[in-house]
Amino acid sequence: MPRLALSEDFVADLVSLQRPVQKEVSDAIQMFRSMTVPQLHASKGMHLEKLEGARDPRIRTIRITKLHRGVLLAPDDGSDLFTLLRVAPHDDAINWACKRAYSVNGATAALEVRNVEMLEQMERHLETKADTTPVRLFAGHSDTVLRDLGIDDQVLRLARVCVTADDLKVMVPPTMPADQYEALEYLALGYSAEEVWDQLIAPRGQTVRTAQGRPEVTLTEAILNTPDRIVEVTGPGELERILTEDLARWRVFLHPAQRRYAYHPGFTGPAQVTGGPGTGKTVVALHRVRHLLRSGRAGDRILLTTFTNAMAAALRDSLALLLGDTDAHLLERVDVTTVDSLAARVVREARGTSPRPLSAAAEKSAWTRAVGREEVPWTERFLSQEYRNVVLAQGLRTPEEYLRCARRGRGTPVGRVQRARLWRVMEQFAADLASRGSATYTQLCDQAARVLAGTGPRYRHVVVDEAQDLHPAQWRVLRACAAPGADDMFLVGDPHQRIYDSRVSLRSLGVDVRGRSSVLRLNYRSTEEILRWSASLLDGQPVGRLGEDDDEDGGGDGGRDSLRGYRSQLHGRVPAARGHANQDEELRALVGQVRTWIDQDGVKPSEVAVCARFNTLVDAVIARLRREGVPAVAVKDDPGPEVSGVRVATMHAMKGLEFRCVAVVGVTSGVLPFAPQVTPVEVDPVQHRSDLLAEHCLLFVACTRARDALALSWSGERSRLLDPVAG
Ligand SMILES: Nc1ncnc2c1ncn2[C@@H]1O[C@H](COP(=O)(O)OP(=O)(O)OP(=O)(O)O)[C@@H](O)[C@H]1O
Repeated sequence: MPRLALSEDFVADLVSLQRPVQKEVSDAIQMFRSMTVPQLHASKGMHLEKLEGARDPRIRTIRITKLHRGVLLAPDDGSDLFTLLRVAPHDDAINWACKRAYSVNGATAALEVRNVEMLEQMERHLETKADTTPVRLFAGHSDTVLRDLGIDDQVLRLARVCVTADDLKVMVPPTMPADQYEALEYLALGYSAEEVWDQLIAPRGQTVRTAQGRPEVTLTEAILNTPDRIVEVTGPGELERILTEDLARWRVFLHPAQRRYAYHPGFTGPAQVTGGPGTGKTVVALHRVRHLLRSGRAGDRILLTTFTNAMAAALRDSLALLLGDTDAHLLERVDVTTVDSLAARVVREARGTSPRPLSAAAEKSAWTRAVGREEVPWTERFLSQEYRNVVLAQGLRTPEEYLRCARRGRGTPVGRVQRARLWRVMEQFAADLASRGSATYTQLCDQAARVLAGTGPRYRHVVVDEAQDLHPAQWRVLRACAAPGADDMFLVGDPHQRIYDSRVSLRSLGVDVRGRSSVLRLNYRSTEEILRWSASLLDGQPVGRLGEDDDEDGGGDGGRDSLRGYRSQLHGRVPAARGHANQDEELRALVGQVRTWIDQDGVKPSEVAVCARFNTLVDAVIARLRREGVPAVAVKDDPGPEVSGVRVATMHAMKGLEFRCVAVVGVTSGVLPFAPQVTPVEVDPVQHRSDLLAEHCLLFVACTRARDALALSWSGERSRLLDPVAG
């Protein structure tokens, strides 16, 4: 019987087909697998056909339905591993197949496809264009260097006539072979050949640095070397799973940069993956958990944490999906929860009871009570920040510790006398809460970290999603959960999405990822148009690196992170941003936009989201949509996937989610940035900067939830956060 592999394009085609057609594809595949190779070649039903004029002599088509053809790569070296490349209507399939050629990358030893015809046209076009200028994009790299990185003859000729990075961009895969394109893309971004080798090629298992002297790779080996784009169907169950469940491609096809960290055989200490929105960080965290479960010992427990309960529930579901039936039993070794819930559990277990967590409003009243007892010149907000960002952040226990401490991240100096007064007020605040049996979440974490320091670690591995928003007290809980050592902690996060106020130096908290950190740059979620537009909202903003806020080697303020190399291979419409005279008009336009997405573009209502800065506007949006006959539900009510209706949420609640279409409403001056949320510069300039940055990041988070379409609106005066994108 022939062996069968499916390419990523084939799977994408399949998922987009109607159910009955999918069933026919499934039947055709079963038939294919039930035959011997000679039977296959002879079968009239399959109609395995060589194509006249095909660029790759191994490409065949097979009949799948009356209308659909499968495109197949048939081995010509006597081996038996066939690869299904596409399934498409007859003419499209033939047209696609004739222009493609498959080859083995000299460096990664993986199978790559190219559009030969298009590349030939590009070569002629770029040659003519380059004639007029002596500048060449890759002039700094010799042919030998490029060949060592896997560049073959045709791609080398193209590379030599590229003048700008845009010349390269028009040949984005699948026009150009994927691994070769990526190597060139990195070089074009200014990475050295050495870095390309380290980041892209060595992790794929290549040990021979020069093109000469590398062993020949067979077609079957190349197919198996390409797990990021091709999956072998190993059993009937596997095929059924791919065909009957809506295959989520992230479960099967990881980018090499994702796979390298997710399936790393073993880090000697904490490891970290960062990257812009939609680069698949959560996907990496999930695969890492799978790897640790599969490779670990029976008793090893894993903690997988994220920021909100809703995200924890989604992570649990995704992990179950990834593990499938075969590994379902491993799930019992994983706790998926938020750090706050874990902290509450730790405290409850240690003391028999745990304090009631305090809402933001109740916390504010508690500060008002504390301030009321002693006449002090500070606002509730200042006190609450001082307590959270200095006392709880550093885990200070005594007035002496507070007197001595460096108040990192605070911009207003306070002398010894003032500190003594501040401590008294903060002590009163804590005592008041304790007497009422309540505590802030940060206090709870502080208490849990102390408990854990006494009881010892509970997990073998800790995997953290959304790491950018955790407070030092939460990090202390996590650090105490796993004993320092190999594979103890694995963090994923994006400092550009930091929307809560926490300054963190991970190194000082015992989480040192130096030498074990990696950046993802390919966005899988949004179109390039949405991504560019959203990224420019953060132009010039001082975004620090994850967990390096107070590290000395960045000039005392950590280093800067950047979205360098951040890109998408998807394309669509440029986001729309429109102003309206008042809220009523804005909501009317919103209803029109949502209707267009649903009625004209055929998007399911549950794939459309509307978000706003505050709940009042969220409620108004829901009421308006419903009044106009558009079903709408609040994300905070946690509607399951079976519930239809447009999702409406605050911007904060959009964290970690994604939708095909997103409307961001109320991007109005006075709302964004929201003045009460931003500490006045004269009160504390450092806090002012970080509060303001959080407002920019919040808008960025909201916009980057959109996959295909993004629309922003405001009523009255436009928010100045839109200045970088609005004309
Ligand atoms: N290798 C992959 N192949 C196909 N799709 C992928 C891959 N990796 C991630 N995705 C998809 O890209 C989208 C974003 O992935 P994910 O949520 O993991 O990104 P993220 O970096 O955690 O995003 P954010 O930081 O914005 O929350 C998801 O729809 C996911 O399924």
